[in-house]
Amino acid sequence: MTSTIPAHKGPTPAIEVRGVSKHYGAVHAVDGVDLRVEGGEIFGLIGHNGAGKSTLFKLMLGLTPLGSGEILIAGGSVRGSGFRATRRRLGYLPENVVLYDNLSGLETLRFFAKLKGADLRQCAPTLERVGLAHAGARPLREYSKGMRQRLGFAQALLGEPRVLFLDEPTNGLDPQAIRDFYSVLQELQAKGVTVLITSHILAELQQRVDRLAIMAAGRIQALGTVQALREQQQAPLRIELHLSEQDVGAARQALSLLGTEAIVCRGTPQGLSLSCPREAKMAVLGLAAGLGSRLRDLSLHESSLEDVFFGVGQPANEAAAGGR
Ligand SMILES: Nc1ncnc2c1ncn2[C@@H]1O[C@H](COP(=O)(O)OP(=O)(O)OP(=O)(O)O)[C@@H](O)[C@H]1O
Repeated sequence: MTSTIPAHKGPTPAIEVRGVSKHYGAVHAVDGVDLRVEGGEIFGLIGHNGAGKSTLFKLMLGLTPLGSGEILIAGGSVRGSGFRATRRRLGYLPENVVLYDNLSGLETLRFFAKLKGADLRQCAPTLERVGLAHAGARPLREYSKGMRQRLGFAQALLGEPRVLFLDEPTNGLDPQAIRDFYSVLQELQAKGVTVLITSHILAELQQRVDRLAIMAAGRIQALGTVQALREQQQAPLRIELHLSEQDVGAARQALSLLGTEAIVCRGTPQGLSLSCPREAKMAVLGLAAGLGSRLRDLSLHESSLEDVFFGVGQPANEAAAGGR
């Protein structure tokens, strides 16, 4: 079967979401979302519990009927009659994948392959790809949480999907398994596969997504690369100055002469830690250069995705995100 989904960035995006809403009674699970994901992107979707991430995934997969708006996958509507064929080339790992304890790992993959119309010969290599070749004959009741999660990922890989939807795929995975998981994603990306991924582990996504969207209360609150989001948020930089104890006072004084109250300065065992607005960066670096050999070392740190996430202004809880 030939893919209907383009492998690389082109005029037709892998996914296009136009003005989509889905309400459950008073709960606006998804509320006027517009989004475009290009072919071959690894795209992160983050947000608090109940923000609407899983609902948006299900709408994109055609598993939940749209309330309003339109979603196109490879240019074809999820409402269209041709979407059944497109869905065969989509992979989905739900947040809670349902598995049958009495089946073995290999039997489970065969079951999913049949459902999807995928080649059964893919099952054994796919098990190997997720590091479960050794456990293929064991019943799932003997699988650990991480093994079940790997198996869930394996079923999403069946049928050589061109777009993968992974809802909290690294839940329960150990650090090595998380690394292995992302290296599989990179291999897929190199082949032009588009990946959408949700996770609450923001440090993990930070280095691994091309772009991401922050959702809250069913809406996209911010969208872009991690660096673009930092800039949009005007997230401060952290600058560490390593100084001897007797030079800390002089450095503090020099900093106060910059006349930027927004620079927050804190003593550390190594010297000083500054929280510095982006626009003051060059002035601080100039000042640091002026300290000459008194400055033993300097390091500059961008704010984390977690800082950016909290900067976007999240509702305190699901209740805040729900009915309006
Ligand atoms: N079938 C449903 N019926 C009623 N309400 C629903 C249904 N599915 C989702 N919701 C509600 O829609 C909102 C968004 O839920 P969703 O599962 O999309 O959030 P999420 O961002 O994936 O959350 P989490 O991070 O906890 O997985 C929540 O308020 C949820 O209770």
